Parts: sequence; structure tokens; C-alpha cells
Amino acid sequence: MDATALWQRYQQWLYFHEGLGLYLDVSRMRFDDAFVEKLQPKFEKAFADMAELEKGAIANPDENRMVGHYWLRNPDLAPYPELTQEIVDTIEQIKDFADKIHTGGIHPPKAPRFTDIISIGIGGSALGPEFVAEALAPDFPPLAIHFIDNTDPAGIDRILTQVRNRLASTLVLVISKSGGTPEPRNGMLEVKKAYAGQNLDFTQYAIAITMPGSKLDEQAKSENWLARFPMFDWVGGRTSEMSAVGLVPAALQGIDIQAMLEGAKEMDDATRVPDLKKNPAALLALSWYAVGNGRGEKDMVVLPYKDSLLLFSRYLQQLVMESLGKEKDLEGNVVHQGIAVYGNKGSTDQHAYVQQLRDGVPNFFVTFIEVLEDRKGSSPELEPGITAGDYLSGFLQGTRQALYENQRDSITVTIPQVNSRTVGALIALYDRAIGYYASLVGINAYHQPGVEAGKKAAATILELQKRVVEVLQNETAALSVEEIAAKAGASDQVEAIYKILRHLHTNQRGVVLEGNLGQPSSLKVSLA
Ligand SMILES: O=P(O)(O)OC[C@H]1O[C@H](O)[C@H](O)[C@@H](O)[C@@H]1O
Repeated sequence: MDATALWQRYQQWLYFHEGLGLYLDVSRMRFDDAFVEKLQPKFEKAFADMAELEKGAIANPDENRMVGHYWLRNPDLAPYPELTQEIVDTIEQIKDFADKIHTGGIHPPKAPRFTDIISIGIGGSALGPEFVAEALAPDFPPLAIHFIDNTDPAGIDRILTQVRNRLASTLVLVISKSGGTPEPRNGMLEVKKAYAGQNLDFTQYAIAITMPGSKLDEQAKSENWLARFPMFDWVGGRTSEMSAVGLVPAALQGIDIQAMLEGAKEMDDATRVPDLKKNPAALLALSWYAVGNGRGEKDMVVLPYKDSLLLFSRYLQQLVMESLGKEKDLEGNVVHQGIAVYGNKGSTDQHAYVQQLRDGVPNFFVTFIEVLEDRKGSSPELEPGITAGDYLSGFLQGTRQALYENQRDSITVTIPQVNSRTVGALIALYDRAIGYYASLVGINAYHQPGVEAGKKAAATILELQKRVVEVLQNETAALSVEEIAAKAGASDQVEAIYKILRHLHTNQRGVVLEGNLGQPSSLKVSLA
């Protein structure tokens, strides 16, 4: 296509949302009108499916659940008045709580104000809060947030060391929808010990965000924690940023949660329009479908040219991959769907992996996120007429062009600035896009059956570890790994047992390994 034709195509496909000042450009995705025409019936169905979902249909059939994240930002949409009330009340409760924390109405037992937050959670209970903190927290927030999003002891130590001198004024958010995920439970237990170590009553610092009635909720209730906020059954973890999961940490950091909800609502309104060309989420779904043949053949590389949006790609990684990465379609056929997502930020990545994007294996498409406003206030000229922001903008345009010249497709989402409204809108845009795409390819976007396999296998390993230690406790002589496996009745698990022993040995857990460490079968194992 020559420059004139491209300029025509750009204008033909450009989507603009006036209220949000948001543009979506899919002109560099090389689908044609015939393809769009062919997909029209699938979109009719996707729009109808979405309308049903918003009305409260059981859109997650496997888990027999409604899918209601859209109601969070427009409570009047909820199918029952009690739900509407619950959403409205929770938002009020959050604002009121954050206000009291900021003004000292609620304060720690031995200090006038809370200064820090440790937020414990994983997956959907961490990625949204992390992304939003990075994107929107003021430079000097009323409370500084620290995340424990893993069961890595060194990672936990790092956070606890950083806040050691301020633990007496540090709030702890324990976020888990199910209230039973091992990683946040471990984080909570370790943090609780740290409070006890400083003679502080953990319960006066702890806040639970979880489904009413969950294990975590029961604990928080019986121990009389500082506060509890509900997470609703009908909100999936990866779409929970606008629930208490995201709103509590955001409000505590002084982020305008009302504006975030409003931005999301405006985008939800725009992405409800049952007209492909006038609906930005449908345009995204169309582009993904076209570029990957409806089978996810191309990866999604997300490149925001703005430091504060760094974590958007990680956030989208869970949203897209956990929603779309499915073995079976809704009819039970094996389809192995999904779209791989990765990315970091521009122009930084131009000095890292953009070389491969331009010249290497063409197995991806790029999503550029462009922010029109460079910074608050004016910029100094670094060369005559040129600022740092001009460079950033030039690098984005240049990369888009260089990729297109080499048959690498790209989408560009442009927002006027990074603020609560536009971030809310971006989240909502992708929430809806995955919903439409899932409908196009006929899968359930709202369950995650595959995640269970790894969790079950991990539980088996921990059980095996207990058995192995028992075997060693009942032995006086050193044994080989194979002998231990036989005595534990797990000869088929010898490799796993070797790894358990090596881990215990390294961490001074009383296991002694003698022999050649490079030859596992030569080792003699005993307890110290
Ligand atoms: O919020 P939680 O119940 O602790 O769940 C945290 C995360 O863990 C799971 O493994 C799921 O795959 C995620 O979708 C979820 O966000």
C-alpha cells in the first residue's frame, strides 16, 4: 500500500472516543473488507452474548457463575437491587475508610498515622493493584505501598526489611478472593510473625479483602481484624481491579478511585455498542482474530511508551492468557486456544528485543500504547526545537513504521494522559476485548481449569517431603536417594525426592548429603 492509501486506511479505521480523548488505530493490521464482512455474523453473536452476560446470565458455565465486573462501575446494571446496593455500599465503605486513615480518624495503636501498606496477594489479587500503583500513585503518596506477591522467602524479607522501622505504622492488606491460596496465606503468616516479633498486635493492622465466608474471612472475623471488605463471587480475580481488590489499595494511596470507575464506565458504554466499527473492544478482537487466524498464531507484544504504564503488559498477560488460554471450547472440542502476551516499555525495548521484532521470526503483533502528554508543564529543548518527549514520540512512530515496512502488524492505542480515568478506561477496554474474542472463538473466558494442575502437583510434593523426612527420622544409617524413595513407597518419584533433599540440605533443614553432588545416585543421605 502506498502512503496515500495507508493514510486513507488510517482514517477509515480510526476510532476516537471524544469523552476520553482516546484513539484506537487498527489500520496497520492487514485485514481487508471481505474478511470483516465474513466475521460479521460472529460479531452479531458476540454482541448478543455480551448483552446476556451483562444481564446476569451464567456466563461462566463450568463454575456456574455470573460474570459481573461491568456492574462494579455501573451498579445500576446489576441484575438484582441487592447487588446494586452491595456494590454502592462497598465503594462508600472504601472511601470512608481511606478518608479516616488519611485524616488519622483510624490510626495505629502507637502512632498518629499509618505511613505504609504491605499488600499481600497473588495473580488477580496483585497484578491490578501493582499496575495501578505504578501508573497512578502520586510521587509522595499518603501511604507508601509494598507488595508481597509470592511465597519467596527472600522477597518477603526484602519488604519486611524495608518497613522494619515503620512496622508499627504499617497497614497490612491480605487480598485473596478464595481466601485459600497458599502464597498469600504464607505471606500473611510470615508478616504476622514479624508483627509479633515487635510486640505488635497484627489484628489491629490487618485488613482482609476476600469473599464473605472464605477461610480468610472467617479468620479476620474471629480475630477481629481492623477491617474486612467483600470480594464478590461474580467477579473473577483477573477482572477485579474495580472491586475492593483494586479500590482499597488505590484509595489508600490517594488515587482518585471515582475517576477510575468513571473512566471504566465510559469505556464500557462505548464497548457495548453493537457496531464493529464504532466499538473499540470489537476492533481489538477483530484485529487479534485476523492476525492470528482465530487460533492465536501471533503473540501480542504490548509496548507502552510511558514509564508509568510499565506494568500494563504484565497485567494484560494474566487477563489475556488466563482468559483465552484454553484447551477446550464451549462444546468440549480440544482447541488449545490462547494469545501469548509479553512486553515492557518503549523506547527502552528498542535497545533490547526490538531487533528481533523487526528482523527475526514474525510470530507477533505489537500493541503500542501512546500517551500524548509528555509531562506536566513545559519541556526544555535539548536541541533546537526538540525535547525528550519529541524523541519518545518519534521513536514510537519510527518503530511502528519500520515494523510495518517489514510486514509486522501493529495496533496503536492513544490516550491524552495517564490519569485515573484513562487507566480505568484501558482496563475496561481489554476486559471487553477478551470477552468478545472468547465469543468469536467459542471459549469460556472466565474460568481457569489449567491452573489447578500445578497446584495439585505442588501439594503432592509437599506431602512427599513429609514422608521423606519421616523415613530419615526412622533410620540410623545413611541411605541412597533410591533407598529413601523405596522406603517412602515412592520409587517412581526418585527425581522429585532428590530435589526435595537438595533443597532441605541447602537450607540447613537437617539433611546431610555426602558424596559427589554432581552424581545424585552416589549420594548418601542422613539427618544431622
Ligand atoms: O485471589 P485468590 O483467590 O487468592 O486467587 C489468586 C489467583 O490465583 C489463581 O491461581 C488463579 O489462577 C488466578 O485467577 C487468581 O487471581
